[in-house]
Amino acid sequence: MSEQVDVVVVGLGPGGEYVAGALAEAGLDVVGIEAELVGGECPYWGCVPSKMMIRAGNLLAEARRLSSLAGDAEVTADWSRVAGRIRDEATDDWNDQVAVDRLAAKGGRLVRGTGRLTGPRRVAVGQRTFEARRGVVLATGSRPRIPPIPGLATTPYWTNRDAVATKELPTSMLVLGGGAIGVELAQVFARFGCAVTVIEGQERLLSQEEPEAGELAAKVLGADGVSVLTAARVREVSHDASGFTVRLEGAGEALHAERLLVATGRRAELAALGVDTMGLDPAAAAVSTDGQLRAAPGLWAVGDITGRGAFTHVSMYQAQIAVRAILGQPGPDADYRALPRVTFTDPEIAAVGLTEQQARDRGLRVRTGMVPIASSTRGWIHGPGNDGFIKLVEDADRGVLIGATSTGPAGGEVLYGLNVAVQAEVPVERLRHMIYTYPTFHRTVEAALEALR
Ligand SMILES: Cc1cc2nc3c(=O)[nH]c(=O)nc-3n(C[C@H](O)[C@H](O)[C@H](O)COP(=O)(O)OP(=O)(O)OC[C@H]3O[C@@H](n4cnc5c(N)ncnc54)[C@H](O)[C@@H]3O)c2cc1C
Ligand SMILES: NC(=O)c1ccc[n+]([C@@H]2O[C@H](COP(=O)([O-])OP(=O)(O)OC[C@H]3O[C@@H](n4cnc5c(N)ncnc54)[C@H](O)[C@@H]3O)[C@@H](O)[C@H]2O)c1
Repeated sequence: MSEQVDVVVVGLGPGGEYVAGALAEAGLDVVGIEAELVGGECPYWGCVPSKMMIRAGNLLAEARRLSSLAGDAEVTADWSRVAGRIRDEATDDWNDQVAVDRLAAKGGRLVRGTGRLTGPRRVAVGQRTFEARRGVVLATGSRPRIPPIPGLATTPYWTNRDAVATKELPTSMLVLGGGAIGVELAQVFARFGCAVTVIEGQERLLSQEEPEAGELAAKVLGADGVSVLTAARVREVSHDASGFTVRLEGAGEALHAERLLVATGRRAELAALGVDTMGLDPAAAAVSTDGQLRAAPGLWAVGDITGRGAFTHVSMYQAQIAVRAILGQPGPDADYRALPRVTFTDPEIAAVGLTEQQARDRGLRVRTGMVPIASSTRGWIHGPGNDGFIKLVEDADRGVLIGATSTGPAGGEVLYGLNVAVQAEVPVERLRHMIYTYPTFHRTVEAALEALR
């Protein structure tokens, strides 16, 4: 016998939890199925604890910058404060009762277990089957992508989960992958005294961003004592009592460290989700949806599983659209032109919209302007730690910004104005003739607009 409900949400990360809670508050009978912790990757092993680690690492770095500006301080790093805060404040020691209660208070029902589609509007979990009158929402997120490197699979390598949960700071760590996770965690561990080497397969760190962003990341990681290897191909990984050994293609010595963190991207796992029962490809990298997040009749998908950017803000944005669609309320389609992202290194490396190369690849006539933060009054006043730049990408034919990179001490915050400009297609001529507060970091935007060529 199947149980009749209005909506089943499979996976209660940021996207799924929002959908389940909002639909329950709207009066629908909603069942949310969660295999691990309500809240998903972001609060327990992702954004929140990693940003707590970063906050701590940044404090150490700021204290070490004191001497030329303000006096002397003796700084002794203590990882136990970070580990303690992650346990006590971020994750309740990986207990999701607060989130479970939050969903219940909105009227949602939680079923623990692994959900699987068994046909249109039908989901099985354990011995139970639910039939959802309005439909099913897939919000199962993503898992680390582990590359098929000989030897790797049988070693006790770390993923983000181990790095976030560790109580002990390793003395040395190899980081495979120089994307967002790799560079953020490399900098934190290095600032606490761990000897870190980042091994990146592409020519630059943060290879999906502007080349200047990757070069900046390498420069600031280097200043923190991190060794950065780019265009590196790993041939083999092994592990013994002394730690990990990584052998690279070509000449050179093997790399050795106590820990190996694998941060080589994430992927949705569709095969076990039963998407084939809905006519979708179980081998695909993501579930494709229409602008209202509909993947098939009676089936919606939100979050990392859609492959539109593995960010909490994307999953929440999509969740709002899916909720409207399921409630039959009109609203605009998802629009990813101004997709913002921030890598929370120090300096923060933030971007919105297209990179210069992406714009050129689309055949657009492009103008760019780039100005270092240090050349602004505020950057100069800031002194140590003022690395960064603003780079703008203009569609010269339309006279609007279609992409921007904002790096610097508050790069992620400065991005907001550029995010609005790209989203709202504010004419560059208008941006040139507005007042920028003195002396802010964001005044560098005005100089970058002047530099557009
Ligand atoms: C280290 C790290 C740092 C990050 N930092 C940031 C950041 O600063 N900013 C940002 O925007 N993003 C960040 N992210 C990305 C962010 O965490 C994800 O984009 C976000 O969590 C995705 O949300 P989601 O709703 O797609 O699902 P997820 O958070 O992935 O949750 C999916 C849930 O579904 C459950 N599930 C899976 N399969 C099933 C099933 N079959 N049945 C039942 N339940 C199932 C899982 O247990 C999980 O709880 C970070 C990620 C990592 C790893
Ligand atoms: N601040 C944030 O918003 C934030 C922080 C962390 C993670 N995230 C999200 O989580 C996702 C996953 O993070 P990630 O850093 O694992 O992925 P990523 O896709 O950002 O970066 C992975 C990196 O690993 C490299 N790589 C892949 N295979 C390799 C190999 N065999 N050898 C060497 N290098 C290899 C890639 O070239 C790439 O640079 C990100 O895409 C992002 O969406 C966001």
